[in-house]
Amino acid sequence: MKIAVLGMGTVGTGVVKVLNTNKEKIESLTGEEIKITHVFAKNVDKARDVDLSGIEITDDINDIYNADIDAAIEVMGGIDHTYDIMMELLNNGIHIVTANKDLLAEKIDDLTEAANKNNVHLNYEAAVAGGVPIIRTIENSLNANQISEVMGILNGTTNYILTKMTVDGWSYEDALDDAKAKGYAEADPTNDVEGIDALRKIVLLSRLAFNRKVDIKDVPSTGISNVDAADIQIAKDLGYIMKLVGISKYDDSISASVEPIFLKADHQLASVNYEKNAVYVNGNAVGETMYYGPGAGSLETASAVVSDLIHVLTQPANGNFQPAEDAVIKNKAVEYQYYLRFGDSEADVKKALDGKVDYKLNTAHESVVAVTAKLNIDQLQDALEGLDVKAKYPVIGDE
Ligand SMILES: NC(=O)C1=CN([C@@H]2O[C@H](COP(=O)(O)OP(=O)(O)OC[C@H]3O[C@@H](n4cnc5c(N)ncnc54)[C@H](OP(=O)(O)O)[C@@H]3O)[C@@H](O)[C@H]2O)C=CC1
Ligand SMILES: N[C@@H](CC=O)C(=O)O
Repeated sequence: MKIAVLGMGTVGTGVVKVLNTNKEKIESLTGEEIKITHVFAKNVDKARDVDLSGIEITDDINDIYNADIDAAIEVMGGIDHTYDIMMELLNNGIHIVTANKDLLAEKIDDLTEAANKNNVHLNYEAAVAGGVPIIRTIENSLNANQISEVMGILNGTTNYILTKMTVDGWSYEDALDDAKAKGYAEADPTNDVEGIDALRKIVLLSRLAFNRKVDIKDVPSTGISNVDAADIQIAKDLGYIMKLVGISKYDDSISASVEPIFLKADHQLASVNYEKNAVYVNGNAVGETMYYGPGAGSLETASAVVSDLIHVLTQPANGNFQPAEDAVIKNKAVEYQYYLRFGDSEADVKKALDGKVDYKLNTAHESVVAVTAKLNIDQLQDALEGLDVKAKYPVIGDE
């Protein structure tokens, strides 16, 4: 099989390394040689971390369109321009393997329609949780279940930052710089730290798990850029660990969100550290299941990309998953306990909350802190009226 690799950065170089290192194993599975004939990149003269001799490196996409290839691996990122490229390739009967959750979260239904029309694969295992095999697990291995919940730590960069701050006492800025240097963060890490990357992943997981087309604009997300180190420390003192968590539940409608959450320290997700990701899936036959592994990184992500390529060679392209119905997203009724940190005095907090909500007060820290009983968002807003709330996070795993 002849392939083009679009993008030769962290993931692209990992793909070349995996294909070279595991060549014999891969050929024994596929029964044929996988040959990279073309690489598409921005800067054709850039020194790369891998040997690309014998491969045509081009910055002209027409060279890819005119190439005699069977499949393209898209690991360049980007949305609009990359969408046009993928559509052109799919419509030319080229299989696509992609790690591009930014594009998929917006356009997966259009791309799938084009792939199915042209009877080619559109595979994207690497787009959610990097090296963790979760896409085909939900799509195939759990397809006998009605899935009621998907929940996970879905971004390696933010989990790396929060772990460095919680466990190693690093500053936010130092931890982010380190995540960038290690290749976990996106070229522009804004989407990582603002929760957008995790949002895109929970959208893709919800679509698969609940068999619904999910509009990303319907799912709220909050990142970690405004997290105060004081709350991470108080969380530890109270027996919680702060994690950026994507949650999606199905019960007639879908409730879904991404936000920093205080997890009880013995919660399964609380011990998922550094760049590792984990996804919890609850199905009505299998019950609770959990998938853990590297959420980012060169070889780690390439593991999923190359697996998708092997899938192209060993499985028929007989229809990529396409949900029939649109999702209805409703978050109003969701109830959580809440951690609250106030700028007010103990007396003022008590005056406002007493009689309205059940809560436990903690005055051992510089600020007054409370953990409430379960509340929905309207009840919470009502209880907090007039108070100076410095921090507010859902709490999971307390009951
Ligand atoms: N890094 C990770 O751990 C993970 C990344 N992903 C996804 O994989 C994709 C690639 O990520 P990553 O490898 O980290 O990104 P990098 O920034 O390391 O690499 C991007 C590559 O794409 C090329 N490229 C970018 N824009 C263009 C363009 N307009 N035209 C031609 N070439 C272009 C760049 O060329 P040049 O080198 O010449 O500048 C570079 O080689 C992204 O979609 C990302 O979200 C998914 C899971 C994990
Ligand atoms: N920037 C992403 C890379 C993988 O999707 C992350 O940090 O998880």
